[in-house]
Formats: sequence, structure tokens, C-alpha cells
Amino acid sequence: MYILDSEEIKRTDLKTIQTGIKEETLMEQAAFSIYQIIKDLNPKKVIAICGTGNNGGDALATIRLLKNFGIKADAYLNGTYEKCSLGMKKQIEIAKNYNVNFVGIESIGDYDIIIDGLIGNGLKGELREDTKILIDKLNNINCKKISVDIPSGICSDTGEIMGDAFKADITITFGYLKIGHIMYPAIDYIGNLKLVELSFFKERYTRKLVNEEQVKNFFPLRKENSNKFTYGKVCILAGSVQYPGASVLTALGAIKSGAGMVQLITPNRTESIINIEPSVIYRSLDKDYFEKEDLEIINKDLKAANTIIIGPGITKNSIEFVNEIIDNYTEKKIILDADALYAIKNKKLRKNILITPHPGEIKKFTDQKIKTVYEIEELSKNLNCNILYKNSTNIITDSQNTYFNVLGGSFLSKGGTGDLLSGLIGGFSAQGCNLMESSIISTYILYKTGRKLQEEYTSNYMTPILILNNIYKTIKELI
Ligand SMILES: NC(=O)C1=CN([C@@H]2O[C@H](COP(=O)(O)OP(=O)(O)OC[C@H]3O[C@@H](n4cnc5c(N)ncnc54)[C@H](OP(=O)(O)O)[C@@H]3O)[C@@H](O)[C@H]2O)[C@@H](O)CC1
Ligand SMILES: Nc1ncnc2c1ncn2[C@@H]1O[C@H](COP(=O)(O)OP(=O)(O)O)[C@@H](O)[C@H]1O
Ligand SMILES: [K+]
Repeated sequence: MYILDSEEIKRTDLKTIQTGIKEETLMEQAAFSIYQIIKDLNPKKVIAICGTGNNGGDALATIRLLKNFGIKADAYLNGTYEKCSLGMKKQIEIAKNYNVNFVGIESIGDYDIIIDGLIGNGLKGELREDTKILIDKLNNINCKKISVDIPSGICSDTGEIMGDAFKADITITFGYLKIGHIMYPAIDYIGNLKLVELSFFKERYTRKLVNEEQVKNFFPLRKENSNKFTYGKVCILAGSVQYPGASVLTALGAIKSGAGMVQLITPNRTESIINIEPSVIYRSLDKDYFEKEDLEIINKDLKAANTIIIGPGITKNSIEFVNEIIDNYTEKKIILDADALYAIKNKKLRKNILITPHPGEIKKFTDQKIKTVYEIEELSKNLNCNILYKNSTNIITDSQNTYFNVLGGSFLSKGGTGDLLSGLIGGFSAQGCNLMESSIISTYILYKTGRKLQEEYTSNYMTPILILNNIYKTIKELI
């Protein structure tokens, strides 16, 4: 499923109109879908709060349909007829022919459903003060609230709240989801999100939502006629005296993803991995942290792998070592996580490198303010690498193509989940997936499994190991 921004939606609209489908046809389709959803709620009295743009047009057309089908429905116009878009003017004229009643601001508390048609895709900048006051008034009315397209006050491109926003129980959008529908803080205002189709001219876009179908397509096949070398070797450089557990989680993630061989090398002693999972090839350097000169000892191990994971549980004093790995193993796919990210400040990377920062970790290598998908894509372009940005909504990008994963939740908010995730990504990479595919598969499997378990175990009780021990259930659905 594609995710569009406001410019792409406007372009789609224009292209559709150029094919000969009229704007009012699209508006009628939108309104009819909203009407059907509202009718099923069995409302007694509905009001649409209409702005002067086409978002108001959709809402007003819905009111006219409700009234025509016998439901009491009125409208409030926030502005003058003169200020209205052509589409909205047309809807006002039609509404008058159907005797739709336009009420004053004082009446808007008397309804059991409010339709928010104030502002949709046409929001510009911060909300004006008078609109903020109106939205605040609407938010304080106790009734069911339905937003047309996107709650008024939310930026379609970022999901930011532009001063204030209408708090909807249901949001009904058209043709495609927009970036603003799947990002926080907007998600807290959207309620139940419903996507309805319009006769939009369909095209290809660069941003998509991660879903089961894609993951099935990317998932590596296993042949009966195969051996451990068929499924690749991943070498994990992780851990320290300070964080001994991280390396264990990463190694377990890699082995349970299906990698043929997993080697774990830690500076400290973490022999316990052998008791937990004896198939992991383990080596300790018997020291506090990784140093540049360690490379000589482990060069052979690294050369035998097709994927290197470096970072989980290491400390900042290993930066030189990380730099050496990046510079000397250019043929290998490399995943840089956690404190390894300190090493990439001012560095040009490669297309066979993935970095996996959470919002806090971005500061380890750039002073730029990074928040929006545009900024993440720009960062990926400038660094010349793949990025898995681990915010509540995950963004996975190689700068040309971007995927959003919205399956996560607070059941993942526990130290170690990211370490496990790095291991899964490395494991799928070892099996032949590229780093984008590996990130998509791994976040999907981990989050989907956690989401299912949460119902039984609660989000408090969840641990990375509990999720890991159940990922086979999600994998079974994919193969
Ligand atoms: N294919 C499609 O795309 C289809 C699109 N469709 C629908 O059209 C919608 C887009 O319509 P659009 O472009 O007319 O803009 P829209 O969302 O009504 O916003 C304009 C209004 O917002 C107001 N406003 C803006 N900024 C503001 C601020 N900071 N603070 C306060 N007010 C502000 C602005 O006021 P003004 O600034 O002009 O005074 C004006 O009233 C889209 O979301 C969907 O619902 C459907 O019909 C199906 C097909
Ligand atoms: N509330 C949340 N919603 C969605 N995803 C979350 C949430 N909390 C954590 N996660 C996910 O869990 C993982 C945590 O990673 P990270 O912070 O690197 O963990 P650690 O470094 O402790 O192993 C990331 O993939 C992140 O996207
Ligand atoms: K709206």
C-alpha cells in the first residue's frame, strides 16, 4: 500500500481530472462513502463543520446525502460563500436545493455526531487563532467525532499538530493513506482510520506501508537440497563488560532467523551463549572493549562471513575499531547499531551498509535536526547508506524507496529489543536478502509476534526473549 504526501495527492487529483473524471464526481464518491459509514452508526442528528475548501465540500455533500436519506443533518460554514473553493461553492448550491439547513455557531452542541470538514489536505502552516478556538470548542463537545480525510490541524506530510487538532473517533480518507496518518503525534488524534476508494488514476509511488504480502515476497526460500553454507554466515561483533547481554540477544536473533552459521565475537567473556544456544560459534577476546589491533586476530572470521553486525552493547571507546571494519570490509554487508553509530560522523558510507538508529542515536553522528521522513531520506542520501529509523513508526529507506512499519507498540519498549532486531536483520541478510528487505522482514516478524503476544501476556510482561521464542508462529504464516 502506497503512502502519499500532500503534493502527491494533489498530483493524483490533477491527473485523474485530466483523464476526464470531474472533481465533483470524486467529491460525490467521497461523500457517499462517508455517508455509508455514518448511516451504519444510526445517528439521530448530525452536523458538518465545513471550512471553505474541498474538505468542507466533502462534508457538506455528506450532510445532503444524510438528509436525503431521512437522517436529520445540518451544516455550519466557517467562512463566507465568497471565500469558498469552486468545489465548495457548488456543494453549497446543491445543498440549498436539498433544503440543507445552515446553522449558527451557537447550535453546534446539539448533535450526536460532528463531521470535521474544516481543513484537509489544504492546511497551510500553523492554525490561525480563530480556527484553534473553534477546534478547541469542538473537542470539548461530548459526541462522536468524524474527520474527513485527516483531522483538521494535522499536517498531512509529517503528522505534526499545527497548533491544535480535532480529536476524531473515526477518520475517513480517500484512495491512499498519507504520511500524516501513520506518524505520531497524529495517530493519537485519528481514531479508527478508514480508507475508502475513489476513481483515482493509479500510479507508482516511492513510499509504502510494510505489510504481509511484501514480507512474503521478500522472505528467503529454503531448499531441501541445501546445507549450512546455502544460508550464509553472519559475524557479530558485540558486547562489552558493561553490556554483556546485548550480544546474546543479537546472536539469538541471527540464529533463529535461519542463518546457516552465526559467529559471536565479544571483547568480554560471554560463554553463557553456549549454554543458551550451542550452535552459536563463540569467541571471546578476553578484554574490556574492542580495539583496532583486534582485527588481525579476527580477520579470518570476518572474511568467512557475508554479513557483519557491529555495535550492540559495545562502548564508545571502540570507535577506531568500528572505522577499521567499515574501511576494510567493503565487500561485506554491514549493520551498524548502537554505539557503532558514533563512528559514522562525517563519514561517507556505502549502499551495502545499514544503520539502525533510534531517535536518540541520531545525535551520535549528526547535529542536524532529524524528525520527518523527508529528513531521514535526505540523511540516507547524504550518508549513502540504508537507514532503519526506529521511532514508534519505523522508517526504512535507501533514499529512493521508503517503507513505514506501524506494527510496533509499547510492548517493544524494553532494553534489548533493538539488539535482537539487529540479529534478525543480519540473519536474513546472511540468507541473501538485501539490507532493505532484511529490515522489512525483521521488523515485521518481531513486531507482529509481539503484537499477538501482547494480548495474552500484556505489554508490561513482554521481554525480547519471549518475543523471540514465538517468532516461528509469524514465520509459519509467511512460508
Ligand atoms: N483528489 C483529491 O485530492 C480529493 C480531495 N478531496 C477533498 O479535498 C480536500 C482538499 O481540499 P482543498 O485543497 O480545497 O483544501 P482544504 O483541505 O479544504 O483546506 C482549505 C481550507 O483550510 C483552511 N486553512 C488552511 N490553512 C489554514 C490555517 N493554517 N489555519 C486555518 N485555516 C486554514 C482554508 O482557509 P483559508 O486559509 O482559505 O481562509 C480553507 O478553508 C481533501 O482533504 C479532501 O477532503 C475530495 O473531494 C476527494 C478528492
Ligand atoms: N512504543 C513503541 N512503538 C513502536 N516501536 C517501538 C516502541 N518502543 C520500542 N519500539 C521498537 O523497539 C526497538 C527498540 O530498539 P532500541 O531502542 O535500539 O533497543 P535496545 O537498544 O535497548 O536494544 C526498535 O525497533 C523500536 O522501533
Ligand atoms: K478534516
